[in-house]
Parts: sequence; C-alpha cells; structure tokens
Amino acid sequence: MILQSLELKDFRNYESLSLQLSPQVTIFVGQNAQGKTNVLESILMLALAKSHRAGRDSEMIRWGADFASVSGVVERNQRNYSLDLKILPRGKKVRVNGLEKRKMSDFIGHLNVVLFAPEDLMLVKGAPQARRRFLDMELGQMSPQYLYNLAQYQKVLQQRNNILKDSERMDAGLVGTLSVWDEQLVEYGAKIIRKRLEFVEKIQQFSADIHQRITSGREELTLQYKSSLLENENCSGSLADFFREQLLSRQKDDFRRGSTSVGPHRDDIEVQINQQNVHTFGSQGQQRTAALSMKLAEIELIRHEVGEYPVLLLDDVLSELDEMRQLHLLESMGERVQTLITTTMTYGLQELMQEKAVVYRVMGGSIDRT
Ligand SMILES: Nc1ncnc2c1ncn2[C@@H]1O[C@H](COP(=O)(O)OP(=O)(O)OP(=O)(O)O)[C@@H](O)[C@H]1O
Repeated sequence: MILQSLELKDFRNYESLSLQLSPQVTIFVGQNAQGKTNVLESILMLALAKSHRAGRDSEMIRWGADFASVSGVVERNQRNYSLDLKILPRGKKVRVNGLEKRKMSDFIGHLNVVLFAPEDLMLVKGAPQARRRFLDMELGQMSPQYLYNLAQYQKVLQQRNNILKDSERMDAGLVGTLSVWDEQLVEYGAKIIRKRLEFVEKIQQFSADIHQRITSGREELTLQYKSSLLENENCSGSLADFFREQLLSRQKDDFRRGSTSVGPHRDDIEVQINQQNVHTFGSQGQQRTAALSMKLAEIELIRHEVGEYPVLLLDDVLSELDEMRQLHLLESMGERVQTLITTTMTYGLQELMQEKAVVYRVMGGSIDRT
C-alpha cells in the first residue's frame, strides 16, 4: 500500500503542511527537534489512531490551537481511501472517504505501518513491556477485535486494581464486586492470549528465516509466547478456567500488593538464539540483530495477512545500525515497500538513495523539498 499524500493542520509544531510522498523512499533530513518524528507520528495516527509516544492525544495539538488534524490518501488494492483524523482537547473524530466513523475500529487498519525507532533495538534487551507493546501495536492494526478486547481488558484491570488498592477504605459490597471484574478479566484476557499466541507462532517463522539470512545461517532464532497461564499442565480445563482459578488462588497476595499479578499484562515473548535465551545470554550485537529480525518479520507478516506491504517508517534508526545491518534493512525494503526515513545525517544515506528518494529538509515546523 502507498500513502500518497499527507496534510497536517496545527499538529505538533506544524501550523499547516501539505506533502506528496514518493511511492518508494522519502527522506526527511533535519537537525534535532525540528519536527521529523512529528511527521512519522502523524502517520502513525492515521494508521492506529494512537501515538507511539504521546501520553495524551491532546499533547499533539499545536500549542495555542483549538484542535489538530491529520489527513492522508492511501492507495491499497487499487483503490484510494481518504483518511481524516481530528484531535480535539477531549477525544478524536475520524472519517474514511468523508464519512464519519463512530467506532475507531472502523477507521484503524486502512493504513498499515511498521515503525522502527532506536528504542526498538531494545526490543530484545529491554523489559517485557516493550515486547508486549510490539505485540499490541501490530495485532491492533491487523485486528480491530483484538484492539477492542485489549481496551476492555485494560479498563477492567484498572477497576480491579482500584479495588485491590483501596479495599480497606471501601465498603464490603464494593469489594464483593471483585468476582464480577474477575469474570470480565478472564473473558477478554483469554481472547488476548490466544490471539498473541497465534501471532507469535506466525511471526516466528518469518523472523527465523530473516535472522538466518542476516547471520549467514549461523544462528537459529526462535520466539515463544510466555504466560504463566499457559503452564497449566495440572489443570484439565480451558485457559479461561485456569485464569479464573489463578485469580482466586492469588487473591490474598493481590490484595497485599494492590495489583493483579496474573494475566496478559504480565506476559512476555522469550527470544532464543541457538536454544539460549538472548535476553539473558545474548551479546549486545545478537540482541540488536534479533530485534531487527523481529521488526523486519512484521513487514512480511502484514503482507501475508492483509495482502499488501505496509508503509515502513524508519525514525532515525539507520545511524544506530552498523553497515551490515543497515544493508539488510535497506535490502528488505527494496522496491516493494514504501519507506519514510528521518535522519540528521546530511551525507551517506542521501548519496545511497538519491536516485530513488524524494528528500525533504525539515526546519522548525516547515518542510521544503531539496
Ligand atoms: N504540541 C506542540 N505544539 C508545538 N510544538 C510542539 C508540540 N509538541 C512538540 N513540539 C515541538 O516539536 C519539536 C520536536 O519535534 P520532533 O520530535 O519531530 O523532533 P525531531 O526533528 O524528530 O528531532 P530528533 O532528531 O531530536 O528526534 C520540538 O521543537 C517541540 O518543541
């Protein structure tokens, strides 16, 4: 799929911006804090209606403005879709081909993106939270149902944790509602785990192939979804039954900690190279290569699932990779994947890409073609 054009109004440091994008490579060059990442963030908003870095949506409204808007035209399956997203101080409004959509899930998924930022190189080395985010971002844009289940799960989890934290100050009636929250937590949680399991199995195949290519066959990469709820050899019932049972048996502890100790919000992906856990035993280089393989696998998985390549967003990441890994990244983009790159480098990359890239210079919230 191709994002043909992008228009911003009062988004971050852009008062007004209108851009045509190359179907192949577009490079945004500029010094720090000029607005390069803001452009990629706005594209992420068109894809996911969610930013990868803003705590609250309203942070993206240009200071002093009433609202922000992001619009773009996406070509997929030989059809064009115009996507509009308006960010208000409270809430968002979205339209597809001019028609307002009440449910975000009817908007998300028209544009698929894979974002690769320097922090993604910590995907394997970093905390489990980063790997859960990886799962949620990709599954979320491929499955509106997953996104819905996740949002419901988070809401219920929050309610349950509020009860656990404040039980002493609450009346017994309210504490007694815990079992109602438990039931909902089990319902949404089991669906999330099943979907994540399926996703990890699929992405494992792609990332193993890519990793083998990058390491010239020396390393075998395996990914496994890890959840304490999947270790239920002694329980003959379903995943939901085991989850329910675990919530009950850990209830006392959970009250003491003031939080819920079991569920998909505690799960992880175990990454192994040649049967060794890379998080614990891998070298820095192995951890970075494994992360690169996982991100590149996302591109292939989306193509496999939705029938077209996603748009690849590379946020200042090339300078973080050595030449060999850079080459693999650029190779896998090839001619097939529309790619948008931000960089502070004024040499090297441009020379490498000059023939096929459209290059924009970014300075203080304005963009000029070079
Ligand atoms: N809501 C907002 N309104 C106006 N300006 C904003 C807003 N939010 C962020 N900015 C400005 O946007 C700029 C940061 O832009 P961005 O994060 O895109 O930088 P960048 O060019 O990617 O830099 P780097 O190379 O350091 O990552 C800062 O100057 C910041 O003050």
